[in-house]
Amino acid sequence: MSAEGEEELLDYSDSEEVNQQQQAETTDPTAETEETDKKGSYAGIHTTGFRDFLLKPELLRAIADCGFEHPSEVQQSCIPQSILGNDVLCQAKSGLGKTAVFVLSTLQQLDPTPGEISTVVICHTRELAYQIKNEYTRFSKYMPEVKTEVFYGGVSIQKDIEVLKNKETCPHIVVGTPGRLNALVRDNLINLKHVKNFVIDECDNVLENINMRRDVQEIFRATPFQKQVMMFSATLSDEMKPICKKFMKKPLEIFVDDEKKLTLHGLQQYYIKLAEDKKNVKLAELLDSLEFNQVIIFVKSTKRATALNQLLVESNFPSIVVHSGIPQEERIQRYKLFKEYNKRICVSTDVFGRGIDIERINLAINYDMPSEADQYLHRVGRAGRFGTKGLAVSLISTEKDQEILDSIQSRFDVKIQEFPAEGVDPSTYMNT
Ligand SMILES: Nc1ncnc2c1ncn2[C@@H]1O[C@H](COP(=O)(O)OP(=O)(O)OP(=O)(O)O)[C@@H](O)[C@H]1O
Repeated sequence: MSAEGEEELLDYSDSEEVNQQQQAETTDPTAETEETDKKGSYAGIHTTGFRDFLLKPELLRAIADCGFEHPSEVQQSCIPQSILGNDVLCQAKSGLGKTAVFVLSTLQQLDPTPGEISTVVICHTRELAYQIKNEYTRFSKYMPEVKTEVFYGGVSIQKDIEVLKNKETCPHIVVGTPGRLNALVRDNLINLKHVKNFVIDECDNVLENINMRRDVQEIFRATPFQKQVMMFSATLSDEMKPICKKFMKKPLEIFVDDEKKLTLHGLQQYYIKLAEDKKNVKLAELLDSLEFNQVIIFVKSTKRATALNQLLVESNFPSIVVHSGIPQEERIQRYKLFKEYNKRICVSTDVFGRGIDIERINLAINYDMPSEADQYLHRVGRAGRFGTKGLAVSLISTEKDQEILDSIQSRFDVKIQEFPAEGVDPSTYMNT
């Protein structure tokens, strides 16, 4: 592992703070049938069924309860290897089921022993950690002895300590953000000596940030040498791949070799050029004229998020706001409120820019453009989950915005059209 001393230290408290300022996925050669899933167009030409992975019956039942009919391409490519305990470094399009790869394969391998943590999953934001914990709960529904806990900063550590020190409550699976997990490691409050699987979701983001990487390294060092390491992201630059691989032994490598294949085809993408001071009027117009189930509106700072949300609420839009300045418990409450469809509009910084999976979001608006092309891909991937349809609209007001827009179009081979004066036919982006 590399020494970190000489690298520049960034200010870190989870993710947004930082972000502010397939070898094509291979299909299983043994596949037999040609199918399409009712949810979207993700499926490869040839697909196998979950049964072919020889998963535990408890898992197969939970998968059926979740309504998963066929494994997506990334699931077909990774699950057969990951359930055997092999290391995996996987890049696959947004929203096509990377989470289930590691959740299912770690649960498949789990032989729960009271008081022993077997799996550690690290991700970059607290809400994503919370979401992943819920995925474990969903898939371990028929494995009542399995315990999963989530640990993240911004809330009292005392509760975590109580849970961990009691053999009866100590989880087998730990999901968390790097800062809090490392705090527990540093003070010997968590025993990771029995860990068999070590997972990093959104790995490029986690390892790019020097403080998060340092935390991850400390956590990693507290685990046994012999273990499975798996890492996932929709974006994985050539610079990040070797950094990820330093944690791994001969991983199965699934990369989208051609960035152009990262574009979500069910997602229509448009831009609107306008002056900064016209953004509010335009946004209100879009929210009034476009049909949507739920919309996520991205802005570049917490201050702008608060101000924009206030404006929307004053104009009677059912809006909430999420950013790092909000107390953590409230942040999770708002995540739940939005996920459970109690609010239809969410104004967010990049804290919800990656990984967050809310099925009904079919409109993503970049009120402020992100500062880099990769982040655009993650943000707009919040709409059009799992091959469903969606719409993304970006407001372009500066030269820098235009540069980002140009780089997105050339790198990902996507034509982002000017938003049509007559609007967009809802039937082309609303899922029926
Ligand atoms: N085989 C499947 N059949 C049906 N739905 C699925 C299947 N696999 C995953 N899903 C659903 O697809 C959605 C997206 O999955 P997930 O959040 O794991 O995507 P992801 O690849 O991690 O995306 P991102 O890169 O944006 O984080 C989730 O709601 C998940 O429940």
